Amino acid sequence: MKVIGLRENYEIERKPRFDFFNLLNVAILQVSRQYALGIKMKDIVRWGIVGAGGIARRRTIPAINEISNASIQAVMDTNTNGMIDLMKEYDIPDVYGNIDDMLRNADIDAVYIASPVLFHKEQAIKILEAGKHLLIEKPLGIHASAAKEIMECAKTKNVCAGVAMVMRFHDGHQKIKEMIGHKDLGEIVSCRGQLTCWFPPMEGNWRQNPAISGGGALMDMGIHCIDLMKYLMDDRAEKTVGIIENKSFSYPVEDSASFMLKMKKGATCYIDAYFNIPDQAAKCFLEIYGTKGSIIANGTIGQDGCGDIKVYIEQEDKGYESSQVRNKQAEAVNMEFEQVNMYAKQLSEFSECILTGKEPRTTMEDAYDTMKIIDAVYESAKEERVIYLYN
Ligand SMILES: NC(=O)C1=CN([C@@H]2O[C@H](COP(=O)(O)OP(=O)(O)OC[C@H]3O[C@@H](n4cnc5c(N)ncnc54)[C@H](OP(=O)(O)O)[C@@H]3O)[C@@H](O)[C@H]2O)C=CC1
Ligand SMILES: O=C1CO[C@H](CO)[C@@H](O)[C@@H]1O
Repeated sequence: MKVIGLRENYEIERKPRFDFFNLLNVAILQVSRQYALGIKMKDIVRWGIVGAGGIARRRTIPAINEISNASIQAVMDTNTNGMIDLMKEYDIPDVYGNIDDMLRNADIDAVYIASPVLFHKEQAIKILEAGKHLLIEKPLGIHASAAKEIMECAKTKNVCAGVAMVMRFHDGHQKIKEMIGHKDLGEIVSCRGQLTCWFPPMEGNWRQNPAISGGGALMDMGIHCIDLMKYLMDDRAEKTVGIIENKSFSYPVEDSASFMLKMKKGATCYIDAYFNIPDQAAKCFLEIYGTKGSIIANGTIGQDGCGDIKVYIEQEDKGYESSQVRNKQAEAVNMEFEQVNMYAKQLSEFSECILTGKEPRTTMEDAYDTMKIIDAVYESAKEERVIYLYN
């Protein structure tokens, strides 16, 4: 185990970087793990993790551990709590308290950033400059301008660079996207999406500090809905109008964000992102309405790959019905989908992109475009007007 540059000392034997037996141990461990999986060394992407906190520990590190084309070479975090247990639990060879040290490790092929948003730009650029592949958590940058700098830097490097927009990996969302693409719902006219949680004031929490998070419910949660709608409809927003407020909590980021997006292909999207709805009361609905039918998904926008999806397709064109009787609605068909580990699918696919040269599912350009929408929603709310995105 290599433990380099941590703030505190742990009861762990510190070994020099080039300790032969240590290296041999690590190599034997790696090779035996890869053989156990029936995979050749070159088919494995060796990941470094920056920011081994909430999402990395809960989802991404366990996800990498369960996929066959990736392994974890190192973690880097400025917070050392529980780091040694993490290394032991997941058999992680190296741990760092400083990104520069980590990037000197030639055994790392790719880095996943899951640090607070303010640090994304500087860390991403360092990783790209070091010639490592990069997968970065949402939001790409604290503002669109920071996201643009990361995107521009990535363009100049011969590496695979993409953004972790995990809702794209929900199997049900994938099936909805296919139905929309096949025009099963006709032309999409309206789409609603909601992602909420209960997030009361917490002393020192970075999400509640705009200088570190860049914003509240919109930056943190609304971003998933924006990205998902763009992805499902293969579309982009041309204008937006929004309301950003603190309805319940007085911290300096918004607890409530409601906004509309007018999409280029014609659909209007309505999005709610709230920090003040109790988790048990949250439904996180996704509703898509087209000229031939609709899809109502309950609880699919979340971290678990679950929920239920109902599809309503109008079987025949009945013409205009002045009575507007709605008791003979199209029958609901439950959409069958697999409850997959979206984080594992995301990491596995991204590792595959690195190994094969395929384009990642969410490109830097796409994530930058989403950041421009977010900036525009904030601007719209502040100036109380519609903001046009491309003129
Ligand atoms: N796709 C998804 O489902 C989710 C994505 N995310 C995204 O992941 C990122 C991290 O969020 P989350 O895991 O919840 O945050 P956490 O605060 O839980 O974890 C972040 C970790 O990074 C550490 N850290 C702080 N500063 C730095 C630094 N400069 N360099 C390296 N590590 C640092 C923190 O230490 P300390 O505790 O001392 O601050 C903490 O251990 C965000 O971009 C967030 O939007 C988050 C949740 C879900
Ligand atoms: O991306 C995210 C998904 O959901 C979480 C809450 O449930 C957020 O806080 C997070 O940043």
